[in-house]
Amino acid sequence: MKPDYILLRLGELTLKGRNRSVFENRVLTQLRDFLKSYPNIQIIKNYGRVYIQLNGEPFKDIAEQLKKIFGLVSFSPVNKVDTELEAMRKVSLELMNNVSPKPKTFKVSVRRAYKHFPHDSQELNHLIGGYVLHHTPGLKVNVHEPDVILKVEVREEGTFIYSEIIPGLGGFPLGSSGKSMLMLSGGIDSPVAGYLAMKRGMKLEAVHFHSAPFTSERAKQKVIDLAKELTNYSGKMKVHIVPFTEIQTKFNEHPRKNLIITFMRRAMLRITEKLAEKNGNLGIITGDNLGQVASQTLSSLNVIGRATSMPILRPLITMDKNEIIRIAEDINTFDISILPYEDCCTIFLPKNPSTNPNLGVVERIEETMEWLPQSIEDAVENTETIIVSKQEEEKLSHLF
Ligand SMILES: Nc1ncnc2c1ncn2[C@@H]1O[C@H](COP(=O)(O)OP(=O)(O)OP(=O)(O)O)[C@@H](O)[C@H]1O
Repeated sequence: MKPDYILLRLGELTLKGRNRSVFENRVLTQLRDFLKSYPNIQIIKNYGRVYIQLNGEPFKDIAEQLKKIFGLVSFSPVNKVDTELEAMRKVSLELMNNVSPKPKTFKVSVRRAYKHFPHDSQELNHLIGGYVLHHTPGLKVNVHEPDVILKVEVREEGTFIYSEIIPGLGGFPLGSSGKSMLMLSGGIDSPVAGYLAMKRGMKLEAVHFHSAPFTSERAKQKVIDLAKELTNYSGKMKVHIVPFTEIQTKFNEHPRKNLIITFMRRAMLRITEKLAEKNGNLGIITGDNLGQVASQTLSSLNVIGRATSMPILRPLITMDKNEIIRIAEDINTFDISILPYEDCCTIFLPKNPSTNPNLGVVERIEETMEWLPQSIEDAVENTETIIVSKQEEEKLSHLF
């Protein structure tokens, strides 16, 4: 049975007043952007509710798009019938017959906005419920915990009937929490960190450190592909590809091999901070997860984090690996992340990276690296910026 409308539930329970309308408008802007290839749809706000009128556009395809919009808690396909008892009964029965898996219990919940309709809500609950029961062997009414609630909204211009509730992503609409720079490696974690930050309303740009010829073009392409998957939720995204070979090679010459990862991560943060500031980003997001590897002990995170005064957000910091993998699978990044192309840090990984670096020692050694400030400037200057989206990919000048 083809629905005529989709009822949208926009959300965060805590929002009130003006905040709520700002929130709703942002979700609707995102919605219009995602659904622009369906020219016949109309978005309607009515009786405090938001509907998409489908006008013949395909429900299934549009539902797939709706599942990628942050701020949308759930939605329901809705059928509209004339405000007339027999029509309501017929469509109610048809909808109940289509519910899968077959429910054992149900209840009808009528809301009568059109007060001149000859039956009140209570009567209608019985008139419609009784009809459905009579024509559906085995089905029972349970008013307290039904398998399905059949909602009937009676209005003068037509009656809306629905039963299915499809979960959306929830969260905050994209852009409502500002913009941050996601440090995107080719691994499993950082795309998930980016997704979770987006879910909390953050717009993202991504930065990736690339060490050609030690790392291959395919490693770079892998990161671009990961960013493209994230654009399923965001539209276009800028990806900054930073040439990191020179800096890494010089760090690699240093005798304190166990501190190389610490030096590298601090240099990455300094470069990221500069790119973030240039592009109006207010924070840095990483896929760090406490205690997994040497650079992610609290002691390492402390020494590495001191390289920038910008807030570093680590959405995965306390999560279990299997939780992270589950999200990576849901957002389609897992299969890309496990492709075997080497990342720059893996290649330069020392045998015994320090798990407990000393900030004073690290800072003193960095001061002796006279080449470092200029190399950081050069890396920023030579960064290549591309805009990715699932559809298009344009090269931009490195001055972005
Ligand atoms: N080459 C890189 N380019 C950009 N960011 C990077 C790069 N390497 C590491 N990072 C950032 O540092 C974080 C920690 O990296 P690390 O390799 O220690 O951890 P990880 O658990 O393997 O993370 P991931 O799965 O994201 O690679 C990454 O999640 C990412 O945010």
